[in-house]
This record gives sequence, structure tokens and C-alpha cells, in this order.
Amino acid sequence: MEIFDYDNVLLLPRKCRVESRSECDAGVTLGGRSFRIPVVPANMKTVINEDICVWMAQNGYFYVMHRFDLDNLAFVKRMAAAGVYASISLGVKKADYDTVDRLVTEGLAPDYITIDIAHGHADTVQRMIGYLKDKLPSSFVIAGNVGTPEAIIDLENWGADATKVGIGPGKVCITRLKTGFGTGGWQLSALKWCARVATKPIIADGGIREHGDIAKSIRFGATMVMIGSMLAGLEESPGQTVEVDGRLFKEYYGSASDFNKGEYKHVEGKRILEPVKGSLKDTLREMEEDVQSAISYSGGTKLMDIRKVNYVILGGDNAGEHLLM
Ligand SMILES: NC(=O)C1=CN([C@@H]2O[C@H](COP(=O)(O)OP(=O)(O)OC[C@H]3O[C@@H](n4cnc5c(N)ncnc54)[C@H](OP(=O)(O)O)[C@@H]3O)[C@@H](O)[C@H]2O)C=CC1
Ligand SMILES: Nc1nc2c(ncn2[C@@H]2O[C@H](COP(=O)(O)O)[C@@H](O)[C@H]2O)c(=O)[nH]1
Repeated sequence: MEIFDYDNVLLLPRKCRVESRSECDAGVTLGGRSFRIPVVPANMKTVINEDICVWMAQNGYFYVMHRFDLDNLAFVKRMAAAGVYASISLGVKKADYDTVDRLVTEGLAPDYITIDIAHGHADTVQRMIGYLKDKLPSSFVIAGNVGTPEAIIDLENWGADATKVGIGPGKVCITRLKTGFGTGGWQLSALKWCARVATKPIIADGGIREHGDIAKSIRFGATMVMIGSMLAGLEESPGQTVEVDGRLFKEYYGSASDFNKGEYKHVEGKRILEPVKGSLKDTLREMEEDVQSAISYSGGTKLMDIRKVNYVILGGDNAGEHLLM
């Protein structure tokens, strides 16, 4: 198997078919809705909050609210009051089943539900998918995180409508150091490996460090990418602002860090500071422009045309050109 990652792959251009990059459509469909770009902010406390969810939904972007210290029912009601779709996260514990029961009792069906646990290839996830499909059949269920084809096949067979791929490639992740497991360092080739067997959308989660990594993820089989660190240092980002030597930073911590958990138990995440750099609106607009540009380099006019390009692997044992025949 070829092993590569975002920083040692480049996509190869094909003849341009547009006169302006504005002709290229960076939009994507997930769960019956269309979104402007294939990007969703990570469902983490220092990346997303309720105000950002409302703004993203109102402006044509996909979001997934986090699941920590949150009243999911109140959140779904707020989204309904704002007239926008609701997209929540759940775990697999009793409290999460209670949340589902309360949603059903109140007649609230979130449009999207992401089952979000560290090791998503698990019986606990199978049970939760089954419960959701029984109790909230209209909700689009995203399940993860996983990192192997066997896991993709199981989650899809268990009823997941989409899967999320990425075990440990995140910037605040220490899973591979603490456990020796994961897709950190080879996330892009793990995505390619998973996408070969997937019949439903994949969200590539973690490891995105540059806007060009969005196009690379699409090329290797993602329908969308989930981004944490690159969206944690924005003016609107919910992390605490910290000043160091006259420069402003936002804190960014892992959901499995002691900062999020409130105790040092099964810690697989750390806290870092991200430099404050611009607004969410401008960042998403620049991402859209960069994806449009990537589509034009692919010789296409729409997002999935990126899937058709060849690529090169730079350096290492797998180095070489890879042509689509
Ligand atoms: N993408 C990634 O690489 C990772 C992401 N995270 C994020 O951190 C947050 C917390 O995740 P998580 O701890 O799973 O959530 P929870 O604390 O809600 O745990 C979910 C359930 O899974 C069990 N569990 C957790 N890890 C494992 C494991 N490795 N093997 C078997 N069972 C496990 C837990 O039990 P118990 O605690 O008793 O073991 C618990 O019953 C999530 O948002 C998750 O996405 C965390 C680590 C890696
Ligand atoms: N191993 C851990 N992974 C985590 C933790 N908290 C979040 N995450 C994952 O990281 C991505 C974001 O990655 P980034 O490279 O864009 O910053 C996020 O969506 C989760 O999947 C954690 O504590 N440990």
C-alpha cells in the first residue's frame, strides 16, 4: 500500500476549461442539502458555538455542534427558532440515549446527528445507529471516527449515512503517542484506502493545515473535510483569547484533553495556542476561492472533477507519478 500524507502529495493539472475561476462550483451536497464549500468546522468547544452554528447555516455552510456541557434540546429549539437546520453531536452513553428519548418526546428531529467517539468502530456505535434509525428515522446519521476499510463497511452496513475518517491526525491529538494507534502521518492515504470501499460520503477529519489540503482530500475520496486548528484562531472562535508578548492567540484544546474533560483520565488531547488571524467570513470566502481555483487546475467546473486528476508523491519509498488509466 502507498503511504503518503498532505505534505508529500501534489495534484497534477489538466487543461483548463473555464475562463474565470468564478465559473467553478465549490459546492457539495450532504444529506439532501447543498453547501457552498466542502468544509465543516470541527465539533469542538474551542472551534464552534451556537452563534457560529446559526451564522453558518444562514450563510450556506455545513456545521456540526459539539456535544460538551450542552443542552442538545435547547440547541435544536434555538435552530428551529432561527429557521435553520439542526446538526448535533452525540456520544454513546446513557445520557445520549436519554437525549434521543427527550428529542422524540418533544417531537424534535435534528436534521443531522454525528455520533462522535474516539474509536467509532465499536458495538456501542452500532447500537446507537440502530437506536437513531428507529427513533429518529429522518435524521441523517454521520458516524465515526474510524480509519480502516473494515470499519467503513461495518458502519455503512449498520446504517450510517456517512462516515468520518481520522484517528489521531489532529493538531491537538496525542492518540498516536499515548496508544501507538492511528492515521496521523498518513491520513491522506488512509482516506484513499477507506474511500475504495465506501458507498456513502466520507468526511475526512483532522490534519488539514493548508487550503490546498481540502482539494487533496476530495481527490482521495472525501466528500467534505472537518477542520479544527485552522478555524480555532479566528476572531469569532470561542476559545479564550490569550496575549503573549503583545500578540493575540486563541486557546485550542482537544476534546479528549483534561481541559475539556475537567479531569486527567484517558487523556488523548492537548492544548495549544493559535495566533488570531482574521474573521470566519473572510476565511471561508478564501477557502471557497482556493477550492474554485483547484477545480480550474483539475480541468473541471465542479468539485468532484478534482477526483479525475493524477498526482505525484514527493520523496520517500512511494515517490513517483500516479496516472489514471
Ligand atoms: N479523532 C480522534 O482521533 C479522536 C477524537 N477524540 C474526540 O474526543 C472526544 C471524546 O471521545 P471519547 O473519549 O470516545 O468520548 P466519550 O468520553 O464520550 O467515550 C465514549 C465511549 O467510548 C469508550 N471509549 C473511549 N475510547 C475508547 C477506546 N479507545 N476503546 C474503547 N472504548 C472507548 C468510553 O468508555 P471509557 O472512557 O470508559 O473507556 C465511552 O463509553 C470526542 O469528541 C472524540 O471525537 C478523542 C480521541 C481521538
Ligand atoms: N486524538 C484526538 N483527536 C482529537 C481531539 N479533539 C479533537 N480531535 C480530532 O481532531 C480533529 C481536528 O483536527 P485539526 O488537525 O483540524 O486540528 C477533530 O475534528 C477531531 O476529530 C483529542 O482530544 N484527541
